Amino acid sequence: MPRFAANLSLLYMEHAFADRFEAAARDGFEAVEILFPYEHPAAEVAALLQRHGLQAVLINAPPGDFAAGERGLACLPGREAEFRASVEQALAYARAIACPRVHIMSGIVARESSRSVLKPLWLDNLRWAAEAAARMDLRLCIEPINARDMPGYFLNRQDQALELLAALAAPNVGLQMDWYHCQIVEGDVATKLRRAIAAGVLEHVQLAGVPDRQEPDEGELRVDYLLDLLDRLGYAGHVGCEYRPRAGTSAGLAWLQRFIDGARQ
Ligand SMILES: O=C(O)[C@@H](O)C(=O)CO
Ligand SMILES: [Mg+2]
Repeated sequence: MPRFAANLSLLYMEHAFADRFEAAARDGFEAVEILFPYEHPAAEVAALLQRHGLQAVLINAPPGDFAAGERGLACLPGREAEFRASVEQALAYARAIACPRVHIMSGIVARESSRSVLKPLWLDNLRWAAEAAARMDLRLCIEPINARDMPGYFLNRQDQALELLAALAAPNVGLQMDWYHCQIVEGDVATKLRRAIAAGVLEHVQLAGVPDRQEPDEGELRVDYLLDLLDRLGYAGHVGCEYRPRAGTSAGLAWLQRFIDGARQ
């Protein structure tokens, strides 16, 4: 069975930030993701990870002005210097907490912007980021995100991501495939998963129930089928549990327990 990571920015929100690590470890997680950890000093997070025997497997680079609605800088014209600074901050943080990969968000784009203008900018920025990450032995990923949750986001579809990754051709940049977004935008998730693996770009997986982004034990997505398929396709990475629990994180983990128990047998 795949290895699971608790997303500490959505799970365990009933606990203070520092207490989420212990709660995740108590529930059997060995890995975590944190969306934007920057308000917490990296040394503190590294100590929490070590104390609770957890590995950080994913953080996001700072997204720009989050409160003002920004969700990444990679395709925002005129923001190249800020983009580079955000990547440098993320890489240093990832290094400090021994996290191997960083999600680089593309950004919300103006309705009138043309993809033919934004794509070269995105490629230039990602090329720079990939080289900076490679120098630190780190990896990057990009994630198609649905426009219901994030209107105007530059990258929505799996095929767009595969095309961008092929154009970029950077061996340390891959796809963060979030089944929740994939199902909302386009469906046919298993085929998209097979394509990503065949293209050699699957870097990280995330899941949630659809349509409500809650536990994946109800709704329109069969995660048990998809998790089994991941195994059959030889995926060795992590699956991030990135959902908003219906009523208490631990109380809602019955769906996961059988996978964790199965992996221990
Ligand atoms: O799916 C998501 O929302 C996250 O993985 C993310 O990085 C953007 O918020
Ligand atoms: Mg996600």
